Amino acid sequence: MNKYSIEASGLRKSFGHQTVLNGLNLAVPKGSIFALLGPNGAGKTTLIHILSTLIKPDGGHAWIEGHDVAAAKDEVQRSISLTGQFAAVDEVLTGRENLMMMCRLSGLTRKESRSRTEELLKRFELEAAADKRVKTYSGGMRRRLDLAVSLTVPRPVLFLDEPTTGLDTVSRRSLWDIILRLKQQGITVFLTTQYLEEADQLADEIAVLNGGRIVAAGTAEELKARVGGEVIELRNNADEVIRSMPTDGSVQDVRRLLNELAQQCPPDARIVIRKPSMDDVFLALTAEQHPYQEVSYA
Ligand SMILES: Nc1ncnc2c1ncn2[C@@H]1O[C@H](COP(=O)(O)OP(=O)(O)OP(=O)(O)O)[C@@H](O)[C@H]1O
Repeated sequence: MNKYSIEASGLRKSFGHQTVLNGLNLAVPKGSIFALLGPNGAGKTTLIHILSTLIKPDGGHAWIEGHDVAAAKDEVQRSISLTGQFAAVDEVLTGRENLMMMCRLSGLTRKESRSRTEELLKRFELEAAADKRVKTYSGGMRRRLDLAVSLTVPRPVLFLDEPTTGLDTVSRRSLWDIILRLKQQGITVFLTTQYLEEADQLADEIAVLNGGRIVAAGTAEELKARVGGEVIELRNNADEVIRSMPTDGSVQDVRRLLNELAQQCPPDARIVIRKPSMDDVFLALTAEQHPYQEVSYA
C-alpha cells in the first residue's frame, strides 16, 4: 500500500511571466502533519489549490491517496477537506445552523445531521456559542467553525491554508490542540503557515518553499541542525539582541567570536549561546545567497 497521502512530482505553475512553482516535489506520509513554510507570495496557496483540484498545474503530477489530481478529480475531492484563509461560513446563520446545513448538503439524513452537528460542536468547543449568529463570533471561533464545517464528512486528508493567521495566542493554541487531535484520528494534515513556532509545535515534517521549490525539508530539529551548531548573541541590559553570530561551538570558534564581539561590547552587555531557532532556519534557507539544493524524495 502507498505510504504517502500526498505526492507531487515536478509541479510547475506560472501566472503570466511569473513562475510560482518551478518543478516542485513532495511526499507526505499518511497520518502525519506536514507544514509548508514560505515567505509571502512563495506559492503556498497556489500549491494547495493545485493539490485540491481548484486549479491545474502547467506541468508535473500530483496524487492524493493515490488518485491523480488531473485524471481522477472526483476521487481526489472525495478524499479531501479544505479550509482556506477566509472563513466560508454563513454569517447570518448560527454555528449550529451552519453545521446542520453542511451536513444535509453532504447527503446525511436529518437525524444523522443532528448527531454529527452535536459531535462537531463539542469537538470544536463551540457548544456555548452554538445558537449565536456567526457574525457575533470572535476570529478564533470562526476558524473553529470553519474547520468543523469542512469536516462534516470525515475525509482522510485535510488542507489548512494558514489556519491561525490573525488569531491571538489563546485561540491559536486551542486550534493547535484540535489539529493534533485530528492527527490522532489518522487524518493527514497539510498546513501552510508563516509562523515558525506553529510548524515547530505541530509538524512531523516541515518543508520550506522558496523560489518555486522545496529548498529544505525535515523535522524541526533536523532543519535547525542544518543551519549549524549554535548561535552566539550579544545582548544589552534590556535583553535586546545587539548582534548574533553562528558558531560551531568549538572553544577556538567561541574565543574568536568573543574577541570580535568584545570590541563593540557596551559595558553592561551579556553573552548568550543558544541553539538555532526556527527563525534562524527560515532566514538562512530563504536568503537568496544560500543556494540550497532542492530536496529529493525517494
Ligand atoms: N490567479 C492568479 N493570477 C495571477 N497571479 C497570481 C494568481 N494567484 C496567485 N498569484 C501570484 O502568485 C504568487 C504566489 O501566490 P500564493 O497566494 O500562492 O502565495 P502564498 O505563498 O500563499 O502567499 P501568502 O502567504 O501571502 O498567502 C503571488 O505573487 C501571487 O500574486
